[in-house]
Amino acid sequence: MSADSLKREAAARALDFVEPGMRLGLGTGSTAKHFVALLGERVRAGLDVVGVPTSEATRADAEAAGIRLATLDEVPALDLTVDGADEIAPDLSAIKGGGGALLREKIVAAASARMIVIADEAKWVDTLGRFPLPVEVVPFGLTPTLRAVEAAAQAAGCPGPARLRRTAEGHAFVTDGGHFILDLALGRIADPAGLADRLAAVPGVVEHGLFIGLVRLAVIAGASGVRIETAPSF
Ligand SMILES: O=C[C@H](O)[C@H](O)[C@H](O)COP(=O)(O)O
Repeated sequence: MSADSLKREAAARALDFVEPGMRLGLGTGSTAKHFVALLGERVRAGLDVVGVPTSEATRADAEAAGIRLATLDEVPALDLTVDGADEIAPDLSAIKGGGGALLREKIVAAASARMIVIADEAKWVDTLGRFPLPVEVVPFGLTPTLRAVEAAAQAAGCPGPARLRRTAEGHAFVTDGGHFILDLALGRIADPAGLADRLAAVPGVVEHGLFIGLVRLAVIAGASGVRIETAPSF
């Protein structure tokens, strides 16, 4: 089965957690895109929910699917967010931001009573860090911020180079919030919480892609089927 089919299976299973009247955070990326499409089918069949998209791309997909949308200012407390991930570990800590949407994704997740991550088996890892960690930074002072981000990783025991993310055309990638992304190649993050604290303390860092204590349930689709992994308080 292709990775894309597995992503769709995970997305389909996550629909079981959606109830009428829910206020939903809608994630970003190729897996979340399946969820939005499948949710749209339910909405067109009569399900009443309201969604808050985590990116302009998801906003466009959700609008096309016929899902009623709101902003977080209109609906500040959400029932459930369903989103993808770049890596997820057994304690349900995760790396997100491969698509550059980590800032809005984290704001929406933090405003949600529960967050479900949907992923194919390849995203399930023993230890986070093989996927380069996205760090969203303001363009002003990029070089000292990049150096400080590398120093923060070194101090957290996982040194690695930070690279400015670029588009295929070679321009700096710009997020929906007008920021840049540094991708931090660490290999193995032994202490995600310690690294998160150090990155958050760097002036110029807007947000990082470590999601710690936010994910309550993961739907993981593999060749042998779909399984549910839960955090203690789901
Ligand atoms: O910024 C993007 C998001 O964090 C995505 O949810 C993440 O990169 C996973 O994307 P995909 O489902 O395409 O692998």
